[in-house]
Amino acid sequence: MGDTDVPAPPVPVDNPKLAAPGVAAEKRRPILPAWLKDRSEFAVTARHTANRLGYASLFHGVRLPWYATQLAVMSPRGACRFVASTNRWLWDREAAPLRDYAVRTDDVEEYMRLARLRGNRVRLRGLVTVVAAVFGVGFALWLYVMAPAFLYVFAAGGVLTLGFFGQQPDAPVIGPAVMRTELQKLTGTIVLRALGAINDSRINAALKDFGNKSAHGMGFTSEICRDGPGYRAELDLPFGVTPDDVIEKREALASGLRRKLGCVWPSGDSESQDGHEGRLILWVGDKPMNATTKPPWPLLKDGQVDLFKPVVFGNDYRMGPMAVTLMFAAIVIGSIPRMGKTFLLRLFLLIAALDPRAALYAFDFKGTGDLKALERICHRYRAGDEDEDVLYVLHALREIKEELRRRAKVIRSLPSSRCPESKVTPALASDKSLGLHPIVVGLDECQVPFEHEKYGAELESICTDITKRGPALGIVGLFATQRPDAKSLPPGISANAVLRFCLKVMNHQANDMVLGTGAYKSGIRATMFSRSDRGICWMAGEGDDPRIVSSAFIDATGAEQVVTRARKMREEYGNVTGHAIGEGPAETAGLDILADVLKSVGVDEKAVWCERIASRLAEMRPDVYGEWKGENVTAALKPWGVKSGQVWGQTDEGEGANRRGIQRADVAAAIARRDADRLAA
Ligand SMILES: Nc1ncnc2c1ncn2[C@@H]1O[C@H](COP(=O)(O)OP(=O)(O)OP(=O)(O)O)[C@@H](O)[C@H]1O
Repeated sequence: MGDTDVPAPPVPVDNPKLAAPGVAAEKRRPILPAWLKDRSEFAVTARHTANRLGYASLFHGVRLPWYATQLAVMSPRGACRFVASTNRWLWDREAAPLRDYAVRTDDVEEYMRLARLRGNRVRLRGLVTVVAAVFGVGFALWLYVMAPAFLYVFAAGGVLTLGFFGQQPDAPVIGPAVMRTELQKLTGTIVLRALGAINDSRINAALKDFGNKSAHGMGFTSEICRDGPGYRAELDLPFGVTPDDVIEKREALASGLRRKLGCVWPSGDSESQDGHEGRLILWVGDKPMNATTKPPWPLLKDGQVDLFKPVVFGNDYRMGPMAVTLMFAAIVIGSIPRMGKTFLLRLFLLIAALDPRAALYAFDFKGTGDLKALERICHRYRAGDEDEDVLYVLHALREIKEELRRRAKVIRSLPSSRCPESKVTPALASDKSLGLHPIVVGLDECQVPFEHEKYGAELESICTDITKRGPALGIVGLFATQRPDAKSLPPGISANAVLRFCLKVMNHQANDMVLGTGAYKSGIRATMFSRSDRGICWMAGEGDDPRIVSSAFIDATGAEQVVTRARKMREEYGNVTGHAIGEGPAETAGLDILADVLKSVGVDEKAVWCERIASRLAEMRPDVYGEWKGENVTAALKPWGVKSGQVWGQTDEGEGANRRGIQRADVAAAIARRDADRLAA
């Protein structure tokens, strides 16, 4: 062994004088319970109590005659018990064993003391009994003479009371109205048992020596407490173990806790200041999330929305409110059919509807009219998956494409004092003269347009543009699909979406397509939801960590109710446009007519008749130019300064003729002028 191989002496790493960082965080426990501080929670609790009282009154009310009959039948036994117990009391029978004992042990003194005591008691009790009997009989006679009806009431009361005492103790006549199943209280032992059940070698090693926290790091950090409709336990996992290691084995954990999977919600601690990567928060609900009653959606009956601020759209597993900020986001929603995708998309559109500035584009390619409630306030709306429906949407999205270009130009032209981050701000969105109001575009079953053989590619490219540039320009794209694969959710959209909502999916590919690559591996798994977990989804993109949310359930009637309010707000604000007042998108919206005309004229052609251009355009884009004649070409080019004149040419039959046409050079010059103007802007 050479000199260099001599191991270095150990370096002391723990300096006893090293200053402690001090208290990292203090948690104050609430003085008043949450339901006393929050109006809606108070209302929910009060309603719940009133509901229970009402139910119990009704339950017992209808059974009153039967209760009375049973008690009457039991009254003789009650009377016997009453006489027997009064007799025991009167003759001081309860002390008889003591007197017996004194006799058996020849304890004369004690016996005499007890006998005196008995004599006094019997005298007093006898007096009480005689007085009570005299008064009772006297009162009954008085009633008999003065108010005989009351005598029956008292007699009935007496019979029922005797019946009450005559009941069998194990079979009371009046039972509970609600049968309750008592849940087991969550204790430290149960939590540790469950952690042992997930079979992690590091956890198991720590459990063997649980009291020695400094050796393995594992231990509870605060007492187990009630938190909403469940229990919350906080603990540090052994060194090197993360909450993800536990989340991955949630089913085994639930088995160890002896609870249903939907009750067991392990998570990391991203909120508290003293949290770290080894801290586990285990929340165990009394009921599975899908069976817990959700608080009503706060915006159902009241309230306006500012899309730039977080808006409550559901609840976490503790039934606490969960909010989402729709502005500056492109959103994807994915799941297998019938899990609540459309309802969630509609909920987001309803939120947007309650911001009177926003323009809504709602497209339902399932065609069942799920978004119909919104029709009254939509700028563009369509339901159906026929070619003509897809074409309508194409025209509407071309408008958006043009709008993206216009907005980019407006934002570029604004001074940085008004637009410091080169994106739409709440103040800019409210300035009607700039036209930078929020635009929210929702496509349900978006795989239908993207897979359309004729228009699919163009629709996909516009939607990708909305996803990439829309958020900064105040345009929010919402894409919902029941088939999250590369064709239904093009990579340009799935990779760039800001907010992601994944209800139940069947495999990890679909999971990662919606929630982002690597989500499944890091334990963000929408495959764990069951078929009855409707409306429950993983939400990624809002806050640091993905969260599980049970979205508010707003049915068609609720949606109508919200839209009625939204329409009123919009009328007051002056934002009822487009489809809501019977107008559709222009067929040429978002098209570059100059470029299309130039494309239709060969480079070797100096001038071409307008009618020829019309037929060539119709071939190029039948959906837009299919019906065009020569005069449409003239009219469309006029605003660009391209004038038609007489052009000499040959008909298809080879005859020479003079007809209206345009010069190729004029079109090229118009394009050059336009592009220069755009650059200068
Ligand atoms: N937030 C929710 N809470 C509870 N139940 C819900 C919720 N959202 C939807 N549901 C229920 O789930 C059912 C299916 O919802 P929805 O039509 O939105 O599913 P979908 O995923 O869009 O289905 P498809 O793919 O067939 O269009 C609804 O009829 C509704 O009863």
